Amino acid sequence: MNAIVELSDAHVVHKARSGGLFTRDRVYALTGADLSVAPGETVGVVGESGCGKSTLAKVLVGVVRPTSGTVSFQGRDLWSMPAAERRAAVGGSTGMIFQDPSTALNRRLPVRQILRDPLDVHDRGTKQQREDRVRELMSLVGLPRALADALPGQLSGGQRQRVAIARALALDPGLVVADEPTSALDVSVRAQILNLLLDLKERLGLALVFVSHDIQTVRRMSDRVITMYLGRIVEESPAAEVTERARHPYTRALFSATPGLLHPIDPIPLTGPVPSATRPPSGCPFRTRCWKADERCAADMPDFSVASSADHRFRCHHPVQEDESTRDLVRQSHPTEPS
Ligand SMILES: Nc1ncnc2c1ncn2[C@@H]1O[C@H](COP(=O)(O)OP(=O)(O)OP(=O)(O)O)[C@@H](O)[C@H]1O
Repeated sequence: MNAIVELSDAHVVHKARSGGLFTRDRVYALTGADLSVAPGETVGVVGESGCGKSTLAKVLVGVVRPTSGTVSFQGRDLWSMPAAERRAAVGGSTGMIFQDPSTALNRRLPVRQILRDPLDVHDRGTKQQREDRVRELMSLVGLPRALADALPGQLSGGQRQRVAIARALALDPGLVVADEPTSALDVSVRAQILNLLLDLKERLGLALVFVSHDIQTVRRMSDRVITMYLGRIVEESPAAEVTERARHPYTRALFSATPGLLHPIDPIPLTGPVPSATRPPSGCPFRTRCWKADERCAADMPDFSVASSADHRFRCHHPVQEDESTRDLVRQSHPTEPS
């Protein structure tokens, strides 16, 4: 099936800042990302803070232009389109939901206008059709009509995130990218927002890219899980395989700490700090924290290898074996002291 969006060797390099001023350093926010999102699938993105999840999300929806590499929308190179065409392509195919709806919504506009804005900007339908669409969007996300004239400040956090979701859906996109959509919300409403996203995905046949620190939720919601480490995609796995059959040591370590495992185990420790994105280690960026690393890992970054299922790939010189349990890995990574 044709991908909605496809990244090929996408890199994002920022100028580093210190005390508000640019320095000579560069931040390698995204390095060599290849990723394709098919209609209707849910792709979860996990990794520690600063590993490039938001950057990947913004590149996918055309908010950040990659420093090099390509972003293709339905087979067409996004950044070689004329600006107006690019805006139309992005607006018509993708929607983005950000972490904090309080800052993502214009505080001075009522809900009705926030939802009309994308329709106005993209000149969709007649005035009446736009009004109908606003009503339809509100009902789609479970917002009572009485809130149409409310300002964001008069809504609860959950209602604001519903407005943000409705706005992302306004132009009927095939892909919605949600970057930590529940982390700014009270725990009590998180599940409602996640269920709403899943429900909309089913009803509208959306593809969903879901970025979260909450790896257990990512695993539950996704068809496929992408693991990122220091700007790189290091593994792409079917969600069903990610907890016990991930092949990259980093993915296994991340998921070993997941609460709610069927057979809880001691987590595989991730010792030491994440290296700086301005000076990533040579070779495999995870090697400085990996219990399996050797000289080869310092010398070069391996290409992707394919696991036993073709939709599972990983980049590692010393992958976890298919028959190795997470419990075995916990033993390897906590060598017992001789008594
Ligand atoms: N505009 C920018 N200028 C300079 N550096 C940036 C910029 N945007 C992101 N970065 C840096 O790029 C790296 C990746 O950032 P990104 O926000 O994509 O990570 P993340 O995994 O989403 O982090 P978090 O989980 O904390 O949101 C980080 O080192 C971050 O500091």
